[in-house]
Amino acid sequence: MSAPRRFTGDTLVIASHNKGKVREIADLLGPYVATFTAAGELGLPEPEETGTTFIANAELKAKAAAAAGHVALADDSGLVVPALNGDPGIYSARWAGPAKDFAMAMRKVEDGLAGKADRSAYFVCALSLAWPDGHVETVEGRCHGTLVWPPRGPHGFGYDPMFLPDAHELTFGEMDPARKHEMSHRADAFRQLVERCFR
Ligand SMILES: O=P(O)(O)OP(=O)(O)OP(=O)(O)OC[C@H]1O[C@@H](n2cnc3c(O)ncnc32)[C@H](O)[C@@H]1O
Ligand SMILES: [Mg+2]
Repeated sequence: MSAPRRFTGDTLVIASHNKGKVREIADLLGPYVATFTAAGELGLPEPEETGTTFIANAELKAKAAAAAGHVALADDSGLVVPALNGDPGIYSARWAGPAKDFAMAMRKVEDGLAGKADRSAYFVCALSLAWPDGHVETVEGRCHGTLVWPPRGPHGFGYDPMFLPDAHELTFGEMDPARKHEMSHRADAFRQLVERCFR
């Protein structure tokens, strides 16, 4: 296996159009990168997510943004529910529809769980760092928990209000962002990426 490539520039493009994610990525990488620009601010389009895995979609989004000339970081993430055969999984954003209605998406998850004993779930986050020459470095992080109903808490984004991480009493929606960053799937992936590319 070849040695990982390190990030040596000072500007990083965050190849995401999700404000919640962009905020979390900037928090998590803040100590290592001088300047961030979000793909939306550069007018980069949102590529179609045609991959069948989190990793494939993270790589496709990072490569599409890096082709514009700067090192780019993409995140493909989602909520995997074993009792729903892994749904919504890579379709987590699509379950909320064009209006990004996560109250509706969470209800759809809850409806699917009706009568099922297994309420376990985990979040996955694949992070891919791509260079304009096509090189990519990719990692994947996870966070395990259970799903609660009704959803609780004003913080975070997406499915956070119904996700209770293992061994905790507050949902991601109830936790301060700093607490979520101690245990989230995104934090797990970032620990690996920082080790590979940013230290
Ligand atoms: O593709 P980009 O532009 O980055 O933005 P997106 O929102 O479409 O992102 P994804 O395709 O990766 O879809 C992931 C969805 O999974 C959900 N998700 C991911 N991480 C989450 C987290 O930390 N908390 C709650 N929901 C999360 C959230 O609803 C996201 O919209
Ligand atoms: Mg997306």
